[in-house]
Amino acid sequence: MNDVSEIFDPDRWEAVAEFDFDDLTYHRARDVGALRIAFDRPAVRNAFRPGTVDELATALDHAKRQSDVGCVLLTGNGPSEKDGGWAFCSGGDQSVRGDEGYEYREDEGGETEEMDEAEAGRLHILEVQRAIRFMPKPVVAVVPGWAVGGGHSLHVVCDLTLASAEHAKFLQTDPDVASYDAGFGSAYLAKQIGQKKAREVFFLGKTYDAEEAVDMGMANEAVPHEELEDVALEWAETMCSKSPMAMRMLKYGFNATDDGMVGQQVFAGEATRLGYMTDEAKEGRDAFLEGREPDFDDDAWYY
Ligand SMILES: CC(C)(COP(=O)(O)OP(=O)(O)OC[C@H]1O[C@@H](n2cnc3c(N)ncnc32)[C@H](O)[C@@H]1OP(=O)(O)O)[C@@H](O)C(=O)NCCC(=O)NCCSC(=O)CCC(=O)c1ccccc1C(=O)O
Repeated sequence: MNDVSEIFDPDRWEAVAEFDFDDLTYHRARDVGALRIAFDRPAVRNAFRPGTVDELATALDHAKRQSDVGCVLLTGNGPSEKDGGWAFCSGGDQSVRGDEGYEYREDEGGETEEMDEAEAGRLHILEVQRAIRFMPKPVVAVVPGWAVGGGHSLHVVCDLTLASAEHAKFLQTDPDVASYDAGFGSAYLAKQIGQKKAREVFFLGKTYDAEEAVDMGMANEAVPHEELEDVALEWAETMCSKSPMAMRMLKYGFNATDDGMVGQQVFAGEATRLGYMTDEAKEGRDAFLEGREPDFDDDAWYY
């Protein structure tokens, strides 16, 4: 096995050199405008601890800023050397959960005297959810195994989900460990699969395989495990071939209906960006700077 993941093809990717993460790997495709961010804690089914979440936020912010990148793949490396198990992500690492949230350990810049008390117990995976939600390009959850708890919520918030036919398993354990993602993880899931089914996911805590997840409408496709990353890259290539403006406007348009005023703000911000590129907007700016009345006579009232 290569040192990243058994189904990772090292010929198609190169590491993003600026970062040396502990809990993630981060690669850029050699011939597609795609980035691959992967949880890299297979021994604990890719559970996230506070440092993992910080790294994920850093990688996603970097991904957002790459203007030649049109797609982000979020996945989990594997299998576990302990028992061969595969995971996308099993949610918050319960072994570092304190009374107020997930705690940094000493070896990941953990709680020290200098640390702000308010930073000690973290639930900041929700910031990562928002980074995915507002990412101006599609994010694909590439699920090679378990997607559980907060890991399940991450796949829900991604734009598309591609699942390993053999190993992907979808499970919500939040209420078993007295946690509750009452935002995208549940309410947005209900938009995807319907209220009754979403309540079943949380209230009964059944495990669903890839085919069931596709049938329910929370995953897009199940493909053979060995082909998972190749298909993910094919999807990325397809999406990268499309108009960046159209993809961005579509993503924010899909979001807007569920995101209230923030959804409107994000969509309107993109509309303003496009508006600023028109002659009409330039005339408004130039007139102000030149201390004259704007002349919009040549600008049509489009209908
Ligand atoms: C994932 C399982 C179903 C896999 O089962 P199985 O294949 O039988 O493997 P195991 O033998 O159980 O596990 C192997 C190994 O991994 C360890 N492990 C697995 N998951 C975790 C975990 N989440 N934390 C810590 N360690 C984990 C396990 O202990 C084993 O270790 P050994 O040393 O080898 O024994 C199953 O493992 C399972 O059910 N895992 C727990 C899933 C879970 O409950 N996750 C937490 C849900 S709550 C959550 O994710 C936070 C929610 C959240 O994100 C959130 C919500 C709302 C507001 C804010 C937040 C936030 O920011 O956190």
